[in-house]
Amino acid sequence: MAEPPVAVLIGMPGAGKTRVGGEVAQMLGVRFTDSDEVIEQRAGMRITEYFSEYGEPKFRELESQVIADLLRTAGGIVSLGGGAPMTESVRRNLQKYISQGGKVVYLQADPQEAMERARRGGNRPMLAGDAAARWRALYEERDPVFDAVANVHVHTRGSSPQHAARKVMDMVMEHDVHVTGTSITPYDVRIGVGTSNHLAEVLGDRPVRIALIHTAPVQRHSDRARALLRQAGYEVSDVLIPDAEAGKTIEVANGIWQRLGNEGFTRSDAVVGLGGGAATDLAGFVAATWMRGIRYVNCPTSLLAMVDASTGGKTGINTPQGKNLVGSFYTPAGVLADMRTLETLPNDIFIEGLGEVAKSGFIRDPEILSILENHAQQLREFNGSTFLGSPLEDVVAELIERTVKVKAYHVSNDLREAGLREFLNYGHTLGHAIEQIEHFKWRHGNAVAVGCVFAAELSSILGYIDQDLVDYHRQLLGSLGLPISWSGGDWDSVLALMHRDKKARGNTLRFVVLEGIGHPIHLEDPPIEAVHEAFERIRSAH
Ligand SMILES: NC(=O)c1ccc[n+]([C@@H]2O[C@H](COP(=O)([O-])OP(=O)(O)OC[C@H]3O[C@@H](n4cnc5c(N)ncnc54)[C@H](O)[C@@H]3O)[C@@H](O)[C@H]2O)c1
Ligand SMILES: O=C(O)C(=O)C[C@@H](O)[C@H](O)[C@H](O)COP(=O)(O)O
Repeated sequence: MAEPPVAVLIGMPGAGKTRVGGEVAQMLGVRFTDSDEVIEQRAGMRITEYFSEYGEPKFRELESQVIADLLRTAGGIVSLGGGAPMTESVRRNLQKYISQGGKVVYLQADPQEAMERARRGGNRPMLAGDAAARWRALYEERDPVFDAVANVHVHTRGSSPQHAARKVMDMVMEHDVHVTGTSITPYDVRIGVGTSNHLAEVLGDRPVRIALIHTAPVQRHSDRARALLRQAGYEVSDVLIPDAEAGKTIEVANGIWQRLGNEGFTRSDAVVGLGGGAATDLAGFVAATWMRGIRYVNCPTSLLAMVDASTGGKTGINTPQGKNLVGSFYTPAGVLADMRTLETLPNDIFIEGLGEVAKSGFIRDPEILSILENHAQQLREFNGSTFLGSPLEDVVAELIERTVKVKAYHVSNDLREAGLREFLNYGHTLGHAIEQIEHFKWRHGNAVAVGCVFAAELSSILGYIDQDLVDYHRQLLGSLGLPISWSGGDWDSVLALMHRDKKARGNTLRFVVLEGIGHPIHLEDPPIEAVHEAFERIRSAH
């Protein structure tokens, strides 16, 4: 079937486009096309012959036509001749291809290695004469153009073709979600294997010092991040915080403020938050408050943090009175959801994350619910050590991307939660109360799952949805291994905590309920008997 390529490789002569492109195609099980070969087929002669017979302008014309066709129909992986992107019409077509979701990969080889390979390769009319000098001159001219044309940059210095191909494949398979909107400096959530390699690129060259805030269970991933940051020339302060909710306190934040002060962190320095949602919430809060706000990048390592906590700029800490009661809306410069970190994620914490994934399906994207239904058993059996490269990897990547898109939609349109964004709080009014009463022994996503059943019951009691949809909540969440009932606490304590929820106004309770899948609504001041009845219904599995 004629379709655009999965990716197009560009680069200097000798960069390894054909070799690496072929490897990538093989790994992905797709076709590989070398534009130079197609040109030779169409011309019926070797490129060197065409050059000497018709000259460069005619060759570039033919090349441009061939590439225009390949960008519409080639599918798979396409590699372009070294000089192709220097032609304006080729650049225009590559831009169009990118705007339609295409990936143009600039294969950035070590100049010395590429020059040697190009010299040995032959059939390169542009290198006629003193090949090394010609190559260097071409490099000066082409490198800035290639750099600007490509939307994916892969450095291959010292890499074997297989290793370079793996790098290209990871970057090509990356899913990016762009977050933008009024009062948001746009940023990307980059989802895939190896996305933490973008750390330095996202942090930029202004910061001198980076506070790398992380917890102990993700030490292996923070070690890697620290190495990447040091390689990029930053001074890294390693900030280990207490794990999970114990890290989201004013005492922990204060300890970090003191360190930042002692270590001379200025406004141009930055924070990297690496870990589960608790670590990224705390890191964002520190970044938001230090000198009234410095740059920060989140590297979520739990499913829940990838799909929800790391994106959207809700930063904060807990107080003895309730969850997330202190914080700010403060947007990250980027989010790098590196799926490689899921290798170490325990099964129960993965499943907890599915609570927020399902929530996003209920409020906006029914396809999420279908994917969860169709893969419930594999998801429930998630095992980090066998996850990468398994069929589940693609399923999870799609769930992350879809859930982040749901989040991005609400955040982009209502950063400060004036109304629309509150829909992301479906299931949270009771969920946060459960977490608090259980002293955070109940994990957030689990509490949200029960909270969603409660909100569905409330919707049904008030006549917004049928009991069938409530049953569907129980059946789907239960099939994923999430809890659907809670028998701790008592009604009075729960009611008091729900009054402290951030959606409440004055003495009035407010909830998010459903009118149907994908149709959340605000519920203001519902009859207290209905709320109590919904509460009673989640006390035992119905
Ligand atoms: N800011 C937001 O918009 C937002 C959204 C949703 C949730 N949250 C917050 O996020 C927190 C919940 O996040 P969570 O579920 O990630 O919990 P968490 O941060 O407590 O992490 C759960 C546990 O998993 C560990 N962990 C994380 N990644 C790991 C990995 N790759 N390998 C091994 N261990 C790993 C953590 O260290 C921790 O022990 C709550 O505080 C919640 O309020 C915030
Ligand atoms: O981003 C939002 O907005 C959300 O409500 C997302 C929730 O899933 C998340 O748990 C958030 O931390 C809850 O925020 P809160 O304002 O209710 O504390």
